[in-house]
Amino acid sequence: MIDQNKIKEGVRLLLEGIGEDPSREGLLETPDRIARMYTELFAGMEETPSTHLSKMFQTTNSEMVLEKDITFYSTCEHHMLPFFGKVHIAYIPDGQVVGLSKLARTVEVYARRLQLQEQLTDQIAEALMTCMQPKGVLVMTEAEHLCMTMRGIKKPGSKTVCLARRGLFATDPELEARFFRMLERNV
Ligand SMILES: Nc1nc2c(ncn2[C@@H]2O[C@H](COP(=O)(O)OP(=O)(O)OP(=O)(O)O)[C@@H](O)[C@H]2O)c(=O)[nH]1
Ligand SMILES: [Zn+2]
Repeated sequence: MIDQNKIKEGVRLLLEGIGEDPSREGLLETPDRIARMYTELFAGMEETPSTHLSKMFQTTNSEMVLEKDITFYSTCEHHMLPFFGKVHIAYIPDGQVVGLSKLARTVEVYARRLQLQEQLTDQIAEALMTCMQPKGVLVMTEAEHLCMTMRGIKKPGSKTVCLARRGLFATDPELEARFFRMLERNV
């Protein structure tokens, strides 16, 4: 459970730490706002993907399904700064498919936590494999990390790309190549 009182207490300490006065007018409501914001940004900690992936629809189509350009915002666990970008999800159905929105909902469950991009990518793939039992899953994430751009090494525009391959996508290079062709062709 998210403890809003602890967050507020922590934010007051942070403000004091940077030499601010938490009791000045402009900052009075800031701890409360941040507590509400963190409750939203970390809502995924209280969710599981199976809630969204339990309803399936039967299909005779056994071709790859690609849901591309799913926007996500997550928070890096090292600096607690945002990283954000796109997720592309492909899977090969084994007689059943999920509602398209449920793929994006699965992304949200894992993005709304403190994360590493590699782990986020893996967790989405793993959840889809476990809950949907398709023949294969490929998840690709492309993201910009504010900890790389607004601080530290300061490299604006740099992107991190991660992949997670499961089932047929891990064993069939032709299938993986088809994923990249479908992605590039804006199909
Ligand atoms: N692998 C991985 N690294 C990440 C991710 N987000 C941030 N990082 C990196 O985490 C590392 C933390 O390195 P540290 O040396 O412990 O911390 P730091 O001194 O703040 O590092 P700098 O960013 O180099 O200033 C940095 O290299 C970040 O670029 C992520 O999603 N995946
Ligand atoms: Zn970071």
